[in-house]
Amino acid sequence: MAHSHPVKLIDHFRVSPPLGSVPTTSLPLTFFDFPWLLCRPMERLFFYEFPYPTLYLTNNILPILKNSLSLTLQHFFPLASNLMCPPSPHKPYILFKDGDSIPFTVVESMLDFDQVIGDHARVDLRELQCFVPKWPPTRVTSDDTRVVPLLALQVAVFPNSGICIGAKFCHVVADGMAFSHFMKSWASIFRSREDSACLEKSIPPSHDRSGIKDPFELESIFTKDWWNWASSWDYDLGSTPDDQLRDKVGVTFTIGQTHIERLKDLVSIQCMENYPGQVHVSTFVVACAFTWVNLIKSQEKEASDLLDNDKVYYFVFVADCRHRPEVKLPATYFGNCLAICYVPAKKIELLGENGIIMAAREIGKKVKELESGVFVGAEKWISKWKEVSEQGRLVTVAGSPKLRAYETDFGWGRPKKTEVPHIYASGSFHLCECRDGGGGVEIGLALPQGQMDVFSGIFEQGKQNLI
Ligand SMILES: CC(C)(COP(=O)(O)OP(=O)(O)OC[C@H]1O[C@@H](n2cnc3c(N)ncnc32)[C@H](O)[C@@H]1OP(=O)(O)O)[C@@H](O)C(=O)NCCC(=O)NCCSC(=O)CC(=O)O
Repeated sequence: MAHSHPVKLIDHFRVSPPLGSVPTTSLPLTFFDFPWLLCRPMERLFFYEFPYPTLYLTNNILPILKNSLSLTLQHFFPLASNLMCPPSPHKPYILFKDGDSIPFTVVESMLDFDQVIGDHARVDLRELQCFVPKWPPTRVTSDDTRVVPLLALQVAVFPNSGICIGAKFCHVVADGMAFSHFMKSWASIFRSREDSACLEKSIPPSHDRSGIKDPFELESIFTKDWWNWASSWDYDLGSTPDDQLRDKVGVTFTIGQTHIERLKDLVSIQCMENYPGQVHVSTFVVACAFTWVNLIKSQEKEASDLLDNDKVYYFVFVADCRHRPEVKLPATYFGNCLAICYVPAKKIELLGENGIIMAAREIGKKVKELESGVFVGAEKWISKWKEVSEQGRLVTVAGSPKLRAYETDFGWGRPKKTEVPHIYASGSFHLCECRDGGGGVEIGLALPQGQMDVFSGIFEQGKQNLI
């Protein structure tokens, strides 16, 4: 539904940890953080049922949201910090100073809540952007240091129907696990006004970076990669460029548990018959293989494609390494702790009769390989990205069912919908657990209308063929 003024500004303020509660702290970036420096900010939206008028939000809810956020930021202070990027040869780092704060905006939405949270083809993706917080500009200090903010928040109320909590944050400060820990802690401190047990259940994050060992000198390799790229890096990360959203439609697809189990069976049986060795077959593996192959199939066939058939395409996913033996960080470690995994495959194989089986086997193989070392090939985490993203033959996945986005509960029940709008501007798709908690997954992605029609047809047909 198009609307000339989809949201109305109600309030805008800044929230900091309680003054004096966090000393000035400088956090060095680790080699796990470096690959994410160049990434545009992540965007996450959580929509909840909220059958109250706007005044109820501003008078009763907002003061508690603000207060609980301040208390949460005391523990998660890197989010209220800035990324400091001094000129070469100095390395970027994160700096918190007393009084540092994040921008918080409150708006009222004129749009229909049920329309906004629907899974259907969303024709105007720019509409979703009005629930994403505005990104503050980068400052430049007198010694030419770029000061980049790391988090912005926005609350949108749909009078008498819903509420949306929107977050935009830089990946360099937190990966999916860390950010999800922050959101759930905020939700739980917010809820503790009614139920003090919630506060006890929230576990503080760990900021100790001394446990991160760098036997392969990845920091020095990534620092060089960073300086190669930094000259062209746009410090003003700003909003998603409109032209990357125009003419695209966004849809949320689901693969229910029955289909997932069928896919797993198919992959396991075929692999057992044709390939020796143990194959890792999980929900993640089959959902990614199914989506990747259908995306490749939906791409327009042009004459040049025939030449393309032997070209290598990549599927890229990340793996949380906190629990891996050579890393061993607490599950509560706040920062980045991800291995970047590249899965190559020839287009002709992906388009073949057993394309999904082959894709699943290759993705599963990569997951399995992590058991024998997460740092194999790590020196290329950044340079390989540059290479394959320039070729444009890659599909990436954002999010993970393991983040349990639908368990972010502010006391209004499970979210009615979660969205990750930043992926709509890119070629990736988003993966999370199904809202109903039944073992299926939700897949969010955006494509040009023509390609979406083809993709949607293949995807649904592919599911039917499984039964
Ligand atoms: C590497 C992974 C993606 C692989 O996922 P998997 O689910 O396959 O992996 P897993 O090792 O946990 O395996 C559990 C699944 O494997 C199946 N399985 C099969 N064989 C097995 C075996 N021999 N031993 C144990 N499990 C086995 C299980 O039945 C289960 O399936 P089943 O699941 O079917 O029961 C994951 O381990 C991971 O790290 N996920 C987190 C990624 C992350 O943090 N992403 C966010 C990125 S940040 C980001 O993107 C930004 C943002 O979002 O904001």
